[in-house]
Amino acid sequence: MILIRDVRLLESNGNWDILVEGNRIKRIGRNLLEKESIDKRDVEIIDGKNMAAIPGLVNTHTHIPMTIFRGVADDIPLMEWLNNYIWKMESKLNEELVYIGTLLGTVEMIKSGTTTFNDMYFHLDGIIKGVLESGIRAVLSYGMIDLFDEEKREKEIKNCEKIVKKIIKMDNPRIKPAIGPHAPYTCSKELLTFSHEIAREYNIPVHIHMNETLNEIKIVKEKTGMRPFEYLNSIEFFEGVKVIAAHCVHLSDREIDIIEKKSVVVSHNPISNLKLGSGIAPIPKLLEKNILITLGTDGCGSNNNLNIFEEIKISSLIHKGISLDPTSIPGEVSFKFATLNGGKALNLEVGVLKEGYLADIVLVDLRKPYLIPVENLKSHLVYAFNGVVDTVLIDGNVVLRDGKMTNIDEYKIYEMAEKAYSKLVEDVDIKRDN
Ligand SMILES: C[C@H]1O[C@@H](n2cnc3c(O)ncnc32)[C@H](O)[C@@H]1O
Ligand SMILES: [Zn+2]
Repeated sequence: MILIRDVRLLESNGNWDILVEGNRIKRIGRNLLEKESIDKRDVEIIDGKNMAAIPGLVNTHTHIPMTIFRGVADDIPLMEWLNNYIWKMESKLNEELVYIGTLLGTVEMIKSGTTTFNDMYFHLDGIIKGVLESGIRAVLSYGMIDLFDEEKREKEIKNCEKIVKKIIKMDNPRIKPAIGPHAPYTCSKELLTFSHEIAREYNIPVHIHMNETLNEIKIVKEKTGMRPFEYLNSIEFFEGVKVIAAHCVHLSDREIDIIEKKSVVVSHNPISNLKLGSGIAPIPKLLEKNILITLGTDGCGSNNNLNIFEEIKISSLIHKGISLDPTSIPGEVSFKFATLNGGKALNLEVGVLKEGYLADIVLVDLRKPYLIPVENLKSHLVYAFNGVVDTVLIDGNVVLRDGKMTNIDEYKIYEMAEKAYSKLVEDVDIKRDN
């Protein structure tokens, strides 16, 4: 058992105790040591004085191993970025490099308060190994791209089936499977149909890139005569499955109706969309229709970090800026995107501190200049905080304490990642500025 004592909570005044038993929050109350008649020898006590406890954040769209591509190809548009840099480098990846990139990404996420991420990538055995070692929670999908080629499709289908079965068999509470067709402009109709069928069969979510750029919408329209959401709707892609659609930057009113009617979850990735010059998703319009909005960083190749606190802040700010309306997306709303809504999107009991929910808890040290005066803490977490957290529990385990990883040697990971990067750029003929 773990007892966090005298901690501040966002929704209530004063100091509270949180009792964790196994991987769940057992009780939230006052003076729990006495009230629950706990023997001090049975409990690890964490002093929560001058700390705030918040739910672990949820990142609903990322490609975690791309941490080792950080800063490689800045300031170019999506298609050039993918075709001339990223896919070239990805062709040189293997399980070991992906494992190293994953470890680096998990350290970065945990240190900035993210406890769950929804990922789409390749060499999933490397990702699983990194997730198991770091202690983070993940929903993992194998990213399928067939570029309309039958031979490639067969391979992708086999890889996908293998990994779904492996994750289900592992039966680990921290790792769940999802299905990851990359996008309608890179996947054939057959591959999209397969994705829908397997997701339905196993009752797991689909994770897909949608409507990120104007260019890809043009490609889909030329191929199918329809806009991407209309096309997927016409092949019944949304029937009976939960679809998490990353980006959703350029949407027609008809597409917004489909998103609403089919209860598609939107993963808003404002920083990646701004950096690649893709555009700004119409989030206020989607909120009017009660569409579930969550937040993602995308990979470190296009962000260039995994700090969801930055997405919380930016998602509040940009929509005020473009609508000339400071009441658009209040801070409390964007904070919910990354907590409550993330948990709902992934069907996980995370994103709220509540008795019976999974014990994914983040402690923020309040003795920081940018959090004083502490009175308006909810506002600070959105508009003032840099994301550097003190302590993190995931699935009832302390994975970060006093800002330090408890179960892995982070400095060894930094060294391994430097070496992995050097090897990659040596192997790949890419343009480097320095
Ligand atoms: C899984 C594949 O997806 C690629 N990827 C990473 N970021 C993006 C993005 O913003 N749009 C489209 N595709 C993306 C990644 O490099 C893998 O190839
Ligand atoms: Zn992406």
